[in-house]
Amino acid sequence: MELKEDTPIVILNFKTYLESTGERAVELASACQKVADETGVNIAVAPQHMDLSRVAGAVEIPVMAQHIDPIRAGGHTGSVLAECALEAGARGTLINHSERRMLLADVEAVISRVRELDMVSVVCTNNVQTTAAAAALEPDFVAVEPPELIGSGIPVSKAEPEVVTGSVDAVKKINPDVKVLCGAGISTGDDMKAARDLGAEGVLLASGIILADDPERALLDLVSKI
Ligand SMILES: O=C(CO)COP(=O)(O)O
Repeated sequence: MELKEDTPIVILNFKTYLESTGERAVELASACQKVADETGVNIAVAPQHMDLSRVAGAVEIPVMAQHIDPIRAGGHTGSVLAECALEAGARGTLINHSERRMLLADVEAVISRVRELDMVSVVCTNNVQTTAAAAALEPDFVAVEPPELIGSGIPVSKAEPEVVTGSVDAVKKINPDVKVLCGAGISTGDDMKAARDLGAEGVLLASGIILADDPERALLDLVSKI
């Protein structure tokens, strides 16, 4: 996944909102492309599996899967195979999102699988302890998101800054090559700036942009103070 060095990272998780489904997923991804082109900020999008190839065909910015299963090719009906996600245009994947929790062994297996395919791994965690555990598995990114703040509009960077700073410190001690993102309730430029000031390299977010009256304007505001 091509990301500009020393440049903040925004990953927009489309989740399963109607506002980010089907053709609206393509429109939203195109708006993200426009903001990335105008500002130079690294913006990646994570559409639903069924929308992944149509989104990847419409934009240049990195497209990620929301989940990949710990499997190899074969008889795994209904599962998501890493090779399929790659061929659909995914350059990475979220792993262990709080809305798609996994066993630790499966998290490790998916990190290995996507690394084999030169795809980027973003392991989602819920606190400092799980962030430390995830860092030991050597993903490319960890994204710490306290579940109680997800979808709340109350930004983690203001409501629980110690979760962000504690995660940054823990990862630095365990594996400084792992980059730290934070998420949950993030929606404004102040939230993003606060996250960066706490040591995060960027943010993982959803509703603050997807459910905004004008998602493109909301995204421009999000990156306006970095
Ligand atoms: O779960 C999240 C991103 O993956 C955070 O969701 P919100 O931005 O809606 O709080």
